[in-house]
Amino acid sequence: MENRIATKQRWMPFIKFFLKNKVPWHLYILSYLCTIAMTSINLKLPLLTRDMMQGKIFEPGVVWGFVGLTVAASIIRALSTTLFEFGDSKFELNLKTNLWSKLMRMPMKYFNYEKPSGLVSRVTSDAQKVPNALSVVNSIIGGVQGLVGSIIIMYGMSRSLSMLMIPLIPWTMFVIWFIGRFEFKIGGLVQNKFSAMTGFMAERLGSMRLIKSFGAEGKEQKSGYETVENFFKAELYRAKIFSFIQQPIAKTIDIAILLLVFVLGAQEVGAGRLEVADLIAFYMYAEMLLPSIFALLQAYQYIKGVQGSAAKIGEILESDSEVFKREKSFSIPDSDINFKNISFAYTEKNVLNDLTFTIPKGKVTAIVGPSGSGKTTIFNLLERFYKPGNGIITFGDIPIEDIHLDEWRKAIGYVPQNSPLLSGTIRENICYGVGREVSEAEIMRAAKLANAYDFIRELPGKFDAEVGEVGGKLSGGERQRIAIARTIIKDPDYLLLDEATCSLDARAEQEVQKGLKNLMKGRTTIVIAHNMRTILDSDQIIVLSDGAVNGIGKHEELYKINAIYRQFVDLQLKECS
Ligand SMILES: Nc1ncnc2c1ncn2[C@@H]1O[C@H](COP(=O)(O)OP(=O)(O)OP(=O)(O)O)[C@@H](O)[C@H]1O
Repeated sequence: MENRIATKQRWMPFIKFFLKNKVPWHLYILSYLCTIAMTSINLKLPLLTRDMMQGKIFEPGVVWGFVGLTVAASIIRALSTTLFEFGDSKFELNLKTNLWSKLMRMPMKYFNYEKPSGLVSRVTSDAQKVPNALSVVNSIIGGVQGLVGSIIIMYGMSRSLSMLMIPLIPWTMFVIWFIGRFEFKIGGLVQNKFSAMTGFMAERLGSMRLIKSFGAEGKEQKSGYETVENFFKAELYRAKIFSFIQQPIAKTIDIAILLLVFVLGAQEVGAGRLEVADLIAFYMYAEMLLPSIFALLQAYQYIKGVQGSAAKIGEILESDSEVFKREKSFSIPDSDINFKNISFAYTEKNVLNDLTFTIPKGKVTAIVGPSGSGKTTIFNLLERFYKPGNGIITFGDIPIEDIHLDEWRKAIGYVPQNSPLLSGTIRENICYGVGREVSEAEIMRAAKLANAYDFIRELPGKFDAEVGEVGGKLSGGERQRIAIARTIIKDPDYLLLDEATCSLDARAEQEVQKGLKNLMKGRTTIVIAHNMRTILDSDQIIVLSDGAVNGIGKHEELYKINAIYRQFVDLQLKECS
């Protein structure tokens, strides 16, 4: 998808991008006005120089005019820079906050195909580059005004000399177009290599445990070198193109101007059609042409370079967010949740096939089945991360799609098996997402019920101890108990539990189980069960196989009649005994 956008050069969407977003136009427009004033002054200075050379150097109007305009140009330049830098920062701030809000509201499926490193690059690097395109408009305004102004004045000074410069116009246009095209392609290539490098590094640095436990440091070191080298090669390629193709071609314009002015200008002076002072002023204007052309060229290159960034940001800002507001409020009494003929596919192949079952209110429903049978997918549908392809999930008689999404998710607590935490303190993690003041007593109570209080008390800093990135300073069992405490504070009516497998040691599992038991009291619970105690204590067991319901019932009857269930239980008893 990135490549598709990066190889297209589209002007209309690019312009619309700025019209749709909140741009601090007043700051940019003021800076453009400053640029116009500054360029007007710069166009006046060669004429004053000519006057001085013609002997008017002691005329106060000329001298003071020259000094005054030079000082004014410097002040206006400083003012213009301040204005557009302020504008860039404000626009960048708007873009970054809009992008972040949008990303927080994107549906779950969006994150299946977008890499976090790519999204980070949109918020950081792309959102920084795009506003600069508006300050670069200063160069376009100054460039065009300088170019047109110089040509008019030059024409007034020497029509014949100016006419000789006309053939340079198509050549200049060609150079601008040619370099712009190159820059767009090379800019895209460098950007892709840069994203590949940062994406690779971010992923590997987040998987150091895996890398070290497989002794793969050497292999990753080599792969890392490759990504850095690929980026370096792309940069080198850009530098070569700039030095050996872009600059020499652009330099031809400079050389042509010099030749025309001095060779042909000398003839004009010799023939008495031009004064030396005029020729010098003419040369000063001719010398202004090149910076103006280069300013235009660089502005064009820059803008071409950021078109891809704007398209990528625009795609995020314009894609559909999750729909939160629905008419039906969730402030209705607890009900059963019904799956009616639910089928679902993440991509093409169905992962769930025609599921029909009821999750009775106030009861515990265990879901068991082989790995990949679709247990977590049922949770994903219940949390409304995805919509079913076919069938309907209802809360009582109401389709869950009709219930306000925020309220629905607030009514559901999810404790995953590998509960990730966010960097911060234990207290911050326990209170995460509650959205109200939580008293110290409440936190303490939740920690105790989650069976987490004893280990928290032992930590230096206790509730203020830092958990590390994704909770890496705590054990799996400890993380899960913090997640349980967090869910106790959330106090949801419905619980989704992904029970730990027997990978936790017996003591840790026992501690987690105690916490879970307290959490489940009085709540409708759906548990992906691994622990035999949980399975035996549940009110109904749903056996899943290949995304279909293979059996529903209680342990005794299922064990007798359901082969998949029997196999699952036997294996569970053998592995975890
Ligand atoms: N985000 C996803 N995109 C594409 N396919 C997915 C995605 N998540 C899961 N799947 C596929 O859907 C199928 C069911 O996955 P699911 O996680 O629901 O199984 P599970 O029963 O919970 O497995 P486990 O017990 O191993 O956690 C699997 O074949 C899996 O590869």
